[in-house]
Amino acid sequence: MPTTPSRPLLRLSGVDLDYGGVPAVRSVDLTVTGDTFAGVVGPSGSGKTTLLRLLLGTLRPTRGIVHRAAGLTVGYVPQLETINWDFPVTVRECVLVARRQTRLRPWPTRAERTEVGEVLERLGIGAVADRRIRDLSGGQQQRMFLARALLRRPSLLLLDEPTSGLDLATRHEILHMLGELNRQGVSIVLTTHDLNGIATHLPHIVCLRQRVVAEGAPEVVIRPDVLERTFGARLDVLEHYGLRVVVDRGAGLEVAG
Ligand SMILES: Nc1ncnc2c1ncn2[C@@H]1O[C@H](COP(=O)(O)OP(=O)(O)OP(=O)(O)O)[C@@H](O)[C@H]1O
Repeated sequence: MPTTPSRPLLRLSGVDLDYGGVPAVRSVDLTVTGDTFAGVVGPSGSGKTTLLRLLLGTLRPTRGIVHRAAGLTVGYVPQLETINWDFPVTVRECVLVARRQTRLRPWPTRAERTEVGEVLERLGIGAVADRRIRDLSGGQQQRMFLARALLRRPSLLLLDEPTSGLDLATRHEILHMLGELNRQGVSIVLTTHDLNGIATHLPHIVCLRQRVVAEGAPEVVIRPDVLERTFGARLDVLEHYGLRVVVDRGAGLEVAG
């Protein structure tokens, strides 16, 4: 779908979500536009995955409204921990299945194979295309799911903790790749526990603790008072070459001086 950057793709208005009567998210107002590149942060159980699934449309709000732009295509990259890696399938097969979800013919066409090959190359995993998915590194697994999501040509990409369990260099590569996709016109919302490695590098952060505690640029929300209301813990914030750095003194991370 062609998008203009500021065009609203999704809007949540007064959204509550309960699981069996137990509240998971409350009174959420949130707008995703064509140029959004946002990270949702918050403690475990604060409703981040639930919020993504409301945006994806696999959960319907208990109360409130989700407005969705007509023809919106959403790609979803799940948390790697939720995948059954024992499934004996290669990277190419796994990505082809995603490409073919809406097709009638049981076999892939040459064009589909070419397209899958191209997207695997583009994401730097062409060389492991015929490897079993369980034999990939965490970074390669993440790219494979990104490839599956991109084949739907989404205008919005949702990623659940795309960098968890990855080393520093791979985290940066994934973040860089997502930044590039965003510049190409894909709107992105991700969840993360990594405040310093990911969240502070994004243009927009949503702090969630059942409710949206605050949202905005890192300089607006990465502040001790907002972080305390979000995480329920005292966190310090330092300025380092123009970037905000969150310091958890409770975890024994002391800063010299
Ligand atoms: N299918 C479900 N049935 C019942 N309760 C659920 C279900 N999924 C999530 N919950 C509960 O809803 C709350 C929010 O869960 P959610 O997974 O959205 O949090 P999260 O912020 O993504 O957590 P984490 O950072 O640990 O992944 C939690 O209390 C969780 O136990």
